[in-house]
Amino acid sequence: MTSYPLRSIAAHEFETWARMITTTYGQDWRDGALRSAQTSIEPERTTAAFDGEQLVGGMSIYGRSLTVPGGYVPVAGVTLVAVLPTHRRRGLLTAMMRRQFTQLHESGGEPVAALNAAEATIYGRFGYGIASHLALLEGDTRFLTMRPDVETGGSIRLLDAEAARPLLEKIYDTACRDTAGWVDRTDRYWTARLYDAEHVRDGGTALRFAVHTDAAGTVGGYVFYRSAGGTVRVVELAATTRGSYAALWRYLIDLDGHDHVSYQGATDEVLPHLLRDPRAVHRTVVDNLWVRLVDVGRALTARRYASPVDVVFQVEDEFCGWNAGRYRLRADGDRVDWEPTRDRAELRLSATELGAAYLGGTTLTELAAAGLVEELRPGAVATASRAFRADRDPFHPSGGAFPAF
Ligand SMILES: CC(=O)SCCNC(=O)CCNC(=O)[C@H](O)C(C)(C)COP(=O)(O)OP(=O)(O)OC[C@H]1O[C@@H](n2cnc3c(N)ncnc32)[C@H](O)[C@@H]1OP(=O)(O)O
Repeated sequence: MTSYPLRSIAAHEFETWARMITTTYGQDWRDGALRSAQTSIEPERTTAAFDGEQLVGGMSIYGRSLTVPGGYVPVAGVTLVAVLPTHRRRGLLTAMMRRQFTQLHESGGEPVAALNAAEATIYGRFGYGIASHLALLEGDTRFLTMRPDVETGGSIRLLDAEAARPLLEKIYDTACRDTAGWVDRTDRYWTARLYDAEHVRDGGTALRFAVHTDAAGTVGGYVFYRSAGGTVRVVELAATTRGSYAALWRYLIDLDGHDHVSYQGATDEVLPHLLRDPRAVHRTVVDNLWVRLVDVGRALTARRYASPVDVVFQVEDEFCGWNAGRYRLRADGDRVDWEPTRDRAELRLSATELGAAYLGGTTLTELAAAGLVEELRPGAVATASRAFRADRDPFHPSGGAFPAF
């Protein structure tokens, strides 16, 4: 226990709270960005730590809906985690985490929490596992030639932000339904996502918005990007049809005056398959969404499984003790049960591994190979791992923009 009282902030404390965060992040949070964040933060969903009158630590939640294999789950998107450098390593983050999880659990709030981690060493101890990865794609556009049979018909329009936004929102909402790791977006989130003051451009131009319409008149995809010294920096690309995806990439590759393109996409991004030389796209893979199953049972029954499964799990959870115990996961089609059992355990793991496997990207097989999942019945890892897997790799488009959630 820390001796620093914790509570949520009141709306009038926002600026003090925001200045504490930017001081901690080593940033100069100018007034424009501060205002942009203010529209999206929900004060009652913050946790702040105080040393006397001084606000010394904080974190916040955005309530969203997360796409998971076969459905959606309410997710607490955790962001803006900070403890002032004068108060670090005194257990403040640990205490804030504990309060956040306990409140979610006791109030019947979101069963899943997720975040983008500033460092990969912080969140594992709190039961967060790496549930998706991001591929940093980069290529010299002179070598990114599309296969001759790739169809890229239709037309592309350049729009300003205001005209583009309703189209972006519509396409995003459709694309979001199909991709595990995507979250629904509120009006306020879009405002923050498209915030484009000069100091957030990192040496690039203002955002450009391109929208694709196919021959039948259907708007099927968008990209927004910046130009920076001959590189097209794609901030976000979403498409609901194969044709729109390919047409937008052809547009980006062919942009005059540019010789490089960069993009943060999925680890199974389709682009390399469209090229004559798939090796022309260089990929660096980094961790993306960290997932914490706050209420394991509610979380696991919110998704669907790729194959029938009937396995007894011995779950350990030091940080959220209510999840610990022996449970049988039985799933077949739309029927999913997670029930306590006295039967012999077949797999032993912690909630961290269940969080990592939750979106169907990280496999239980790879976690078992790393010694993080213990097989107590031969074949149990393979059965459970197959069932947890998703068709496509999960991925969360955050593009480094503020806020990530
Ligand atoms: C989702 C996001 O917002 S990501 C952004 C995270 N924020 C930042 O990186 C901003 C700069 N850093 C900070 O604000 C703080 O150092 C925090 C929030 C990362 C950690 O806060 P603290 O109050 O110092 O953490 P706390 O004292 O509870 O530490 C708990 C444990 O985590 C460890 N830990 C904390 N931060 C780190 C880190 N960056 N790297 C490695 N270990 C860490 C501590 O050593 C401690 O370990 P122990 O229990 O074995 O002693």
